[in-house]
Amino acid sequence: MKIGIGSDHGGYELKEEVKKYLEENGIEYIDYGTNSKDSVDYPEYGQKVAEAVKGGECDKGIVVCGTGIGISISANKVPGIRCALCSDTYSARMSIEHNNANMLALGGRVVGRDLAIEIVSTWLKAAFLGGRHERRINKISDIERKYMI
Ligand SMILES: O=C(CO)[C@H](O)[C@H](O)COP(=O)(O)O
Repeated sequence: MKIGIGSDHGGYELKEEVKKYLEENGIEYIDYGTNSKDSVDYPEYGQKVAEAVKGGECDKGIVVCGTGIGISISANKVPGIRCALCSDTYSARMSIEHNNANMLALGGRVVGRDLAIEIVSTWLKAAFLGGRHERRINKISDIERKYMI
């Protein structure tokens, strides 16, 4: 399992904490930046990680900006990406069990380090339940196809 990880400046510190957690747990990752707290634009990092997941370079993605909102919206513009913005462990688990999310977004200015790590850990351990949820995910793909040029 390889995780793509990225953030803007607002998520940089939390991204570094998530990287430490992944390292401590022997989980491989690729860091797509940013590499400092200098101001950058979150769509670039949401797109980079989403394209790495979409292209198969990474199995899943974790992105962080100040709120997690802008970077999740950006990632979700890439067809096939289901990026879930989570601030609690229940949503993190459900985003996999029901929505088969392939990316997780966190708000670096919203959740503290310990909660964020619990969210990441819960999200990585969860498994998609399939069944009726598969049908609904297929309907999300149908929406994407309708608007493809
Ligand atoms: O949360 C975000 C997007 O949803 C960004 O991290 C935030 O907008 C950056 O703000 P600023 O440039 O004021 O640091």
